[in-house]
Amino acid sequence: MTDHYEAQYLDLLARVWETGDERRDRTGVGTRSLFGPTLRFDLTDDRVPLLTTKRVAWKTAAREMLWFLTGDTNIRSLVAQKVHIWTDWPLARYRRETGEAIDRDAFEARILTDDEFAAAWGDLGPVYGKQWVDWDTYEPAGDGLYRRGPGINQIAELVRMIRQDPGSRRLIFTGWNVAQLGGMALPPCHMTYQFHVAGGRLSGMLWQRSCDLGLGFAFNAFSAALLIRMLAQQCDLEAGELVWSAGDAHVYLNHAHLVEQQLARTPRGSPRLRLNRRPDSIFDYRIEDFAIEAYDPHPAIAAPVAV
Ligand SMILES: Nc1nc(=O)c2c([nH]1)NC[C@@H]1CN(c3ccc(C(=O)N[C@@H](CCC(=O)O)C(=O)O)cc3)CN21
Ligand SMILES: O=c1ccn([C@H]2C[C@H](O)[C@@H](COP(=O)(O)O)O2)c(=O)[nH]1
Repeated sequence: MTDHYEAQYLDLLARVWETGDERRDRTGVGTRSLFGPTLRFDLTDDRVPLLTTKRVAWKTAAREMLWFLTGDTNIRSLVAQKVHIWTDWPLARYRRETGEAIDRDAFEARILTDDEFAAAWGDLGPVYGKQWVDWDTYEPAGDGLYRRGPGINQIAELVRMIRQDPGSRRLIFTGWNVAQLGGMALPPCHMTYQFHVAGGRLSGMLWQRSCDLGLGFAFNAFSAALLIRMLAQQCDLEAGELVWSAGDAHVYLNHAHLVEQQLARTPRGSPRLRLNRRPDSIFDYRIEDFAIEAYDPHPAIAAPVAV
């Protein structure tokens, strides 16, 4: 293997495929699984951990990240931007609860055109965005009663803390709101982020409890790097490193072709992520603010997503 940044990922993919514990999983598809890997990616000089052994739809991942930051949990605004990666879960719920065999395109069309339908069937519950920028609080209202308090914006708080107290060991946000897991379409996978400032550089660690190495990883690593870059820019820091750690890192059994093809390819080039503008706040980024240069990946590889 070369010393290309992607070699770590390919080594992990091979290791999981060759030595992972084969088991049935929640989706019924089956996986091979390994516990607790850590990968590190250099983010200096605009480096970004975009996979090159398949083309990654990085704008889709970036749009998803911007959607998280708005606090929105309904797929409607994603679908309006032609982002389809979250559609399968509301679609499965709709089919299950109504017995109607609607196809995916028709479901998305209804989400876009019918306000009531979108409100009833497009929401994923209190997933990432809700927890990141509007974590529910409750305050005593006398007689043992509680009323809703103001929501906590963990991201705004994080920016404030990085600026005011960069040496803090509490630069953390999390989507793992135990009391609300039951209402979520899926409990958060990329669940906890911690940050560290040293030598004018902001590094970030992502703890991902569960990782689909064939599909999710490419998105999760890119998005985490993007978030670190945005936070660094807002805090007048450079970006340092992304440390990615997973709990259950797995490959789905129906991704054999993807593993075989990616391992047969040689990583190439060193793409760069440019931020074209410095928005007024972490919540004001737009998709046009991001550009990827020098990205010359191998062709995309289609793979089914386990629902
Ligand atoms: N099994 C599973 N894997 C995941 O990665 C995953 C979930 N479930 N559930 C929630 C979200 C949704 N995510 C997804 C879902 C689909 C793709 C996907 O199909 N990606 C394709 C096409 C992307 C596109 O161009 O739209 C890919 O080739 O990367 C990626 C991430 C990540 N998460
Ligand atoms: O950002 C994400 C979101 C989801 N995944 C994957 C990891 C698993 O394969 C499924 C979630 O299933 P659980 O049974 O809840 O673990 O989705 C991902 O890799 N990245």
